[in-house]
Amino acid sequence: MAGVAGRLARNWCRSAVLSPLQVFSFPSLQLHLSGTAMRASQDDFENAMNQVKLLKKDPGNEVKLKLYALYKQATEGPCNMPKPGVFDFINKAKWDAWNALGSLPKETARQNYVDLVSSLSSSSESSSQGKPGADREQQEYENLVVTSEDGITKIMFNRPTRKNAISTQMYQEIMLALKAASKDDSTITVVTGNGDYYSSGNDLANFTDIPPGGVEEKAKQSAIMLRDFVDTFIDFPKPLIAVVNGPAVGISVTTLGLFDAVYASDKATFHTPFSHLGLSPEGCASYTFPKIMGPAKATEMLIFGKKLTAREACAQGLVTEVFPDSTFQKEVWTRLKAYSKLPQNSMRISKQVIRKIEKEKLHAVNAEESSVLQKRWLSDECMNATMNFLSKRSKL
Ligand SMILES: CCCCC/C=C/C(=O)SCCNC(=O)CCNC(=O)[C@H](O)C(C)(C)COP(=O)(O)OP(=O)(O)OC[C@H]1O[C@@H](n2cnc3c(N)ncnc32)[C@H](O)[C@@H]1OP(=O)(O)O
Repeated sequence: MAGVAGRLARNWCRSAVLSPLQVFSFPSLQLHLSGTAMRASQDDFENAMNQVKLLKKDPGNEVKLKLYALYKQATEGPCNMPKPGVFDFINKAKWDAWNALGSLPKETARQNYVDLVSSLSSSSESSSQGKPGADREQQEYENLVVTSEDGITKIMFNRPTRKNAISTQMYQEIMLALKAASKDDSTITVVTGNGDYYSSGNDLANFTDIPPGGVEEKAKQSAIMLRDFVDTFIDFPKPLIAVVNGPAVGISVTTLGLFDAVYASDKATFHTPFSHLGLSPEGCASYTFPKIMGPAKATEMLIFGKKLTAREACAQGLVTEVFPDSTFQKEVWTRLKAYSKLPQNSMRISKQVIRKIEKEKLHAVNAEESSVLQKRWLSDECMNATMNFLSKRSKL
């Protein structure tokens, strides 16, 4: 039945314009019940048909079949259609459901239909308010897995075979996911990586996709995207926590200065090889890193490209706490679940108070860094470094 149910769902939804819920709309079928005694029941029935279209949650194929059968029974009476062939799975499933109602009176079928829709509407309402503890996967992304559970929205980079390098599309998806998380009912938001890397930073292949306006236009578009991307972190209103599961490179390191807490596995490293790539700092690191670790340590990272271990990054204040990799996930998530139960408004307001005075400065730094990078991307130093990586002549 599972196979038939799957095909049934696909078949009913295949006509692209129909969402799984719209399969219940039967606009072409009119009711021909008459007489004042039946009036109220007919109204209820019509209301129920409209309600079905508004259900927020797909009720599943079994319920869809039941609704179909009750609808047919209520409008046409007992099933008198010839039985479909054994390989006509979908129509046979529908026929079986209708036929199983036998000689159920039309009025009873109508009432049962109304009752069933009413029970679906109330359960759909309560589930849309979010079941505590339920892991609800949200909007589909190509390069992210976003879930909400226990008051925590988790945004996970999901390009493990590219070490979670951030492609142009992925920048857009991260911005969308953060904007959605800023408005959802979770109390905290977590960013992490799937696989052995947190992220290897900007996908160096981004620079090979040159628009008709040429490399200058590409640099301009990239600077706009970078600025928007970093602004999204600066403006994020709730506690934002990085769970750094492995090495982090480039922009995935610099943006950590805009998070409210950074938990790292002892396998994580922190590397900003901007000079090696002919680049300059972004993600507001030119401002946040000297503030966090002092100008001399920031210089070692941002200008000389010194790679820090997780413990070094913790000693310098970039990382909040380091955990052994073997217990990292368990320990961090236990702690985050406890934090997520703290009063939501209080946490938001505290973040606002802590960050407010810096916001304007951070936006100005972001604008400046993006504009400097726009020129750097056009430099020979940067173009050569990128080409060397892409032609496999260099690695960090
Ligand atoms: C538009 C806004 C821009 C904002 C400015 C941002 C700046 C930055 O983020 S600068 C930092 C850029 N990142 C890098 O320079 C890292 C480049 N990658 C590497 O050096 C290495 O891949 C590594 C050290 C991260 C990992 O080395 P290894 O463990 O040996 O793994 P592989 O090199 O075999 O990686 C597997 C696969 O993934 C590809 N890949 C990894 N990182 C990137 C990347 N950042 N960009 C593009 N591609 C990446 C790598 O090439 C491998 O591909 P295949 O050889 O095709 O399997």
